[in-house]
Order: sequence, then structure tokens, then C-alpha cells
Amino acid sequence: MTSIDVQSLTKEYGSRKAVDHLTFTVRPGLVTGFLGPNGAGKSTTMRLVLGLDRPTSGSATVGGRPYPALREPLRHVGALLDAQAAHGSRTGRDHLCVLAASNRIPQRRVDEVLAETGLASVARRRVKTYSLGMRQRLGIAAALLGEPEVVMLDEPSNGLDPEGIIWIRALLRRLAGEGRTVLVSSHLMNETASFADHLVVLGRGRLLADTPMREFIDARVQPRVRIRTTDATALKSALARHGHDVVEHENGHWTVDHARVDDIGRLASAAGVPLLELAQEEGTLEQAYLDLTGTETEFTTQTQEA
Ligand SMILES: Nc1ncnc2c1ncn2[C@@H]1O[C@H](COP(=O)(O)OP(=O)(O)OP(=O)(O)O)[C@@H](O)[C@H]1O
Repeated sequence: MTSIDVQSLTKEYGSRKAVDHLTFTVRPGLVTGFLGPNGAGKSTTMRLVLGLDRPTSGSATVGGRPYPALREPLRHVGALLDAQAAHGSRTGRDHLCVLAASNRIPQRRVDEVLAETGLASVARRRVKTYSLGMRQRLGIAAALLGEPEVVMLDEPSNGLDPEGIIWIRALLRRLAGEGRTVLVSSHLMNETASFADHLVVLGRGRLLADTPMREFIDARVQPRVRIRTTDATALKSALARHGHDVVEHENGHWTVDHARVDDIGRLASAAGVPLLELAQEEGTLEQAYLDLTGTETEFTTQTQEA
């Protein structure tokens, strides 16, 4: 079982703490979403895990060992940090062949990952002719090359087309299903909600949350019920009798906060109120995330006063 362990990790750039006494563990068999506003320290943490930067203090290990101590590291950790990193004058296939050779990975894996990432037909083209999405796929192919137990991807959906986004979702779920440790940073909340089991959230270099995704949402966003009727007066008074406030929306539907469909459905039925619509609206990851990080954002968009 290989986990990523980050212990009291701190990285200072001059007087700025990019990462500030950070401690968390990324466990196998799960997809962990790595979230945080711009500048929160996600990429720095990933770079420290990969030994691309030295921590000011603390440690980051993979399976109990620092990354630089791993022999043939691509067989243990696959990472996509910067999709522009591949040499533009090499072909996609050559790029992967060089990586494979330096980590004693059999050449057949090159063709396997090219097929898996949908790049087989452009494998002999130079990387500089690749679109952003193709480069992203090549970076993911490189990360998968050594069949690593740990996969770390920084914004993998960046530049991918809709088919690619569906593909990456399925890929991440499969990798976790195979028992691998999967850490994925993203700013796309709907995307993250579609593949993550667990979340690690940073703000200004510090840990804000380390929790299963469902718990993260449920702790911050109350569920509500969406409802529509032909008899507004009767419904409103039935709800009021049971202490429920309704919020009326422009297109004719209402929402009842802190409520469950079972209760509202029974209540409407007992009062003989006809319903056209009755649905549970669960809190979204985006709502929960914004609730948590509202005060932690270094760069917020200011609305200009007239
Ligand atoms: N090489 C560097 N030199 C100086 N400061 C740096 C360096 N790398 C990162 N920083 C600073 O460290 C902080 C964390 O940056 P980092 O790129 O890790 O954030 P992030 O969470 O990945 O952000 P984003 O979501 O925008 O990618 C930022 O304030 C950034 O300006």
C-alpha cells in the first residue's frame, strides 16, 4: 500500500510562505481532489512531493521514502505537472520512448499508453504540432507509462474536449479501483465532484480540509426541496403550518430550505395540495467550496463601484 505523506511541510520563497506547516496523507484506492484558490500552494506541494523543489522544513514522502530516493521513479509515481514540458522537436512516441528507456519500462508500454490516451494516430508527429489537449494527453500518457502505484495530476482536464473530460473521469475512477493512490488538482468543481472520493483543500498554504467529499458538502450546504404546484395559496399555508419557509423563484418553482422530499411530499399530500414537481436539491461541491474558501482567497475579483 503506497500513500503520499506530507508532514509539517513548509516552503518559503523569500518572506512568502507558499506552503505552511502542511500535514496530510493521500491514501490508496481513492481519488483525492486537491483544491484551493489560485496561489494556495497546490503546485508547490506537488513539486515538493516530486523532489523538484526542496522544502524549507518538513517532509513529503511516497510509500515512506522521499521521491529522489526512489529507483526508477516512474514505476512508482506518475505525474503530470506541466503539459508543456515535453520537448517540442521530438515526436510524442519518441518522448515516451526516452522516458521508458530511462526507467527500464518495456517499450510495449509506450504503444499501450498511446492507445489508451487516444494518441496512437498522432504518435509520430512532433510535439510542437500538438494542440493543448494532445499535449495534455501526452503528459497523462507519460504519467501512466510505468504503471505506477501513485498518480499525481495537476489540472488534467485542462484543454481536453468533452470526450476527453469523460475519458479522464473514467480513467481516474479505474486507477483508484485498481488500488492506486490518485491525487488530482482542479479548479473545476463539477468535474472534481464527478470523480473524487476525498478532498484535501488548501488556502494560503495551509490545510483547510481533509475529508471525504460527501461529508465536506453535507457539513456546509443544507439540502433543500424544489417544489411546484398549481395551488400556491394552499401549499404556502400547509408549509407555514409546519414551520417551513419558502423561497419563490422567477420561473414559478419554490424551494424549501433544510427540508427533505419525504417530509414535504407527505405534508402536501395530507393537505391535498396538487404537486407538479417535487425534488431534492443536494448541496454542490461548488457551494461548499466557496463557503469554505471565501475568506482564504488571495486574489478575489472585485466588483467596481460606479
Ligand atoms: N518559484 C517560485 N518563486 C517565488 N514564489 C513562488 C514560486 N512558486 C510559487 N510561488 C508562490 O507560492 C504561492 C503558491 O503557488 P502555487 O503555484 O503552489 O499555487 P497553486 O495553488 O498551485 O495555484 P494555482 O491554482 O494558481 O495553480 C504563490 O503565492 C506563488 O506566487
